Amino acid sequence: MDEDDDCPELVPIAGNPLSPGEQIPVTIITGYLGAGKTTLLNYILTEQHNKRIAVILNEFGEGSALEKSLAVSQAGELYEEWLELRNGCLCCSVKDNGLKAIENLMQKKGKFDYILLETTGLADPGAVASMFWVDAELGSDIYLDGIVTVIDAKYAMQIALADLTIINKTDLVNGEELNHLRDTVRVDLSQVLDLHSFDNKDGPSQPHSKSILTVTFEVAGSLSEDVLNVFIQDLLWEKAFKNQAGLPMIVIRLKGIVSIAGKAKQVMLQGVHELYELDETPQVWGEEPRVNRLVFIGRNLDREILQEQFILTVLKVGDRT
Ligand SMILES: Nc1nc2c(ncn2[C@@H]2O[C@H](COP(=O)(O)OP(=O)(O)OP(=O)(O)O)[C@@H](O)[C@H]2O)c(=O)[nH]1
Ligand SMILES: [Zn+2]
Repeated sequence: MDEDDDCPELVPIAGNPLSPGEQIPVTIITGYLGAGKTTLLNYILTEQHNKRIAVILNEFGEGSALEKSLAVSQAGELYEEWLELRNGCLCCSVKDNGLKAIENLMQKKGKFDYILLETTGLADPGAVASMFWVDAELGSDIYLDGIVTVIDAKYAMQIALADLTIINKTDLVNGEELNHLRDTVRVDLSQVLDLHSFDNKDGPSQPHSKSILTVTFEVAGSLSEDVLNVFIQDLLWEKAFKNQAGLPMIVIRLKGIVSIAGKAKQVMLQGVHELYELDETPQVWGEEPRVNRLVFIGRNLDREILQEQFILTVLKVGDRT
């Protein structure tokens, strides 16, 4: 038809371009630290049986290899393929790294029907979404299906740009608090329209990123569960640990794999603000010496001091046995 002359023609890209019907949808899952993004991902992965889903995680901080391995053991063998977007600071650098990861994924695209991209809890979803506009070549193989934002009902901190908002952890708040949050979310969603977030390649600025630090370390040995609880409660509840400037360490997010003395299986530590849980994983410790691996995200964190305190915890078990 003649009207079609006005439309720009699709130019075939090098390699094996997919036909339109083969475009792979991408859903971006956003939400603040510990809101429940990975929980949602795992739910989708276990519920979906007809689609082969690829998952891309963007973990925050330098210790990305460590966080990656934590996420792998958390998810078990659910992930068919593992790709990591390096460098946590999504707002400034995800575009390149994000494209690279997705391009790598595209080389194996026959294996996937769907891509889920979990952004780091500190990421700006506008910056991630904008890469679907700026890279025309990429846009021909995959398309942005939607942005889903998970909100922690107890610690709602960030209402991000979202096509769909999921209020999570409603079990942790009462009806009144939930209604208040619902009203807040409604108001904020009306305010995020027409922000033109995708116009700016760098995305909107990210005020939180600078003051929030990630600390990771590994310590060999096994812990008494009681002493570990004391360490965690001193840290999260009592704010008993201070950095060199004398400021109390504030932990927003805590993840770890720990070895509890006498337990054959690895234990997963998950913390969000002052809430934390210790759960046995299906993973059995092997022959090699047991190592506790921890990730802390928060303010005023000092790696050496935290590690020292943790080692004291480990040694207390050694004293007893
Ligand atoms: N009580 C309660 N806890 C939840 C719920 N959903 C998730 N959690 C817990 O919240 C913690 C964080 O969950 P994740 O899914 O790892 O959160 P995330 O957003 O992926 O975290 P980051 O990637 O570190 O930002 C875990 O301890 C979960 O078990 C919920 O509906 N209720
Ligand atoms: Zn996560």
